[in-house]
Amino acid sequence: MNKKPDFKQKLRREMRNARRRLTVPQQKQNALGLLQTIRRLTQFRRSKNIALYLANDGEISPEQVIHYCRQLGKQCYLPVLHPIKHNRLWFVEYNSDTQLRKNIYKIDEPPLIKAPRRPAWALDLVLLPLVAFDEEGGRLGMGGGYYDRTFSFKQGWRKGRGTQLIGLAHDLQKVEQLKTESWDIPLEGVATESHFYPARR
Ligand SMILES: Nc1nc2c(c(=O)[nH]1)N(C=O)[C@@H](CNc1ccc(C(=O)N[C@@H](CCC(=O)O)C(=O)O)cc1)CN2
Ligand SMILES: Nc1ncnc2c1ncn2[C@@H]1O[C@H](COP(=O)(O)OP(=O)(O)OP(=O)(O)O)[C@@H](O)[C@H]1O
Repeated sequence: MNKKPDFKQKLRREMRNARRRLTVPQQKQNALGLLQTIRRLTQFRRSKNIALYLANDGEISPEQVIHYCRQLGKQCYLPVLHPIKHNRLWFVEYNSDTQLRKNIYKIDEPPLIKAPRRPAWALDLVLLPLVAFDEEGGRLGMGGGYYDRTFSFKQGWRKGRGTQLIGLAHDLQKVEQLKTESWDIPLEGVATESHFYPARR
């Protein structure tokens, strides 16, 4: 096995360190800025069923967006690691009374038992975490391929069709250009605390 970290691993480590170094006030400010970016998007306004995530490891927090969704009567979902299917996600309803517990990565998730789920293709919008992104809509994730596998059905679909996928990140996670892999799922764009970068496809 090749133990030398490749370019992707090195970039992952650097970016994860950089976002973890953000202070609590910076994180709060970015989460508020993110809400301002998101609320303007047509894809957000017309969506009823929206998947988000709970911030981990310095990720930009969609918490403000979740509160806003609840005010507007939009239904939120969280990703849950599929108990059997390798590296796939399930999406479970997330309401103010949802109990959470930690998954194998120590990320909070709702329990699967009796929880109302929604198939990935029936979500209107997915706001997904990422480690690094470029202005073309390229995304580098944590490396598990969870989102890539779960949304592989979108390969080859025209922009704007079906479940809309938008990456969320701090501006500091933007890089010059990422190499796209054949399995990478196409994003509509990336939203940060200050910008929306529509994918140029
Ligand atoms: N907040 C959040 N939730 C999410 C994701 C995410 O990136 N962020 N995921 C997006 O896919 C899925 C979980 N995927 C993850 C993949 C790897 C690691 C991780 O920390 N890996 C460790 C190695 C852990 C091990 O193998 O024991 C590491 O790289 O340090 C975390 C989550 C679903 N939920
Ligand atoms: N649709 C797919 N079918 C089978 N394997 C896949 C698929 N998508 C990705 N993979 C595999 O998953 C692994 C991780 O992929 P990659 O490093 O691109 O993940 P990532 O996009 O960083 O992570 P994530 O999607 O979890 O945020 C790769 O080894 C890749 O071969």
